[in-house]
Amino acid sequence: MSMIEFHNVEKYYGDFHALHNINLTIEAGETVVLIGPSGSGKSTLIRTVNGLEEIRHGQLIVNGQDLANPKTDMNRIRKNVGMVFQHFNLYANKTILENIMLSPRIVLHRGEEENKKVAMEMLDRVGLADQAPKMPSQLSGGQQQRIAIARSLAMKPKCLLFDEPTSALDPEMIDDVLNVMKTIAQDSSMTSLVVTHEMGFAREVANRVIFMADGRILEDDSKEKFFDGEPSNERARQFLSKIITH
Ligand SMILES: Nc1ncnc2c1ncn2[C@@H]1O[C@H](COP(=O)(O)OP(=O)(O)OP(=O)(O)O)[C@@H](O)[C@H]1O
Repeated sequence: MSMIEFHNVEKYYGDFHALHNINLTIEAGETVVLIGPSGSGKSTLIRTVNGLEEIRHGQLIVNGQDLANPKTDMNRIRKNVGMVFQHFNLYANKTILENIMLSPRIVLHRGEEENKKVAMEMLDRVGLADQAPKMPSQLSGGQQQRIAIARSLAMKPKCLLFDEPTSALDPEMIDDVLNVMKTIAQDSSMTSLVVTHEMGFAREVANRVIFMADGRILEDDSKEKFFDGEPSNERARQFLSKIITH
């Protein structure tokens, strides 16, 4: 079964047509990177996958459930589909450990002992187990983003959505976050859909690269074809030549 299937999906913000006839299938375990110019609809597309944005037409099936069906349990979708945002949104008045334990306790009713064990495992996975007792303000932006990733992982999702997770970070912090994301991409049990301008990341770990412009998917290639061959679409070629030379 595919993890995510878009069939002829259309999305509007009022009268504004934000996504045009999106057809896209992402298999379980794949890492797919979404790129394109500002305003092309990348965030909108990934936000539809966990129901943060509603679609108007078409069918969107995530983990076997149809999001356009009003009977679909969105909480069940969100348990399986985590999201990491540009801004980390940690609770400032709770410790790092508490930040990670909160959702599994409330949403999954995970017992305290198990919850703490999983939280510490995930902190270890992002290289920050020693920071568990600290408050978010005591950590750098890059560390806070790794905590936000650990928090998503603690829910044990099947799929993770990343919406420009490094674009609010100082340059020297970006690599640590990308390295954590690479380990997730290499985990064959996790499906990742990543909006990023980090082409090194895409080149190294993406299974596929999707190029969007004006709310449309114009190119959907293996990373080999996208970076080493040539995208078929002229706008994708132009975009690629700009980001590679800058
Ligand atoms: N809540 C909203 N209401 C109205 N229009 C919106 C809303 N959110 C996004 N848009 C519009 O939809 C289009 C796509 O926006 P989106 O944020 O998905 O693009 P993006 O490719 O992620 O851009 P960026 O790289 O700048 O984040 C843009 O024209 C944007 O102005």
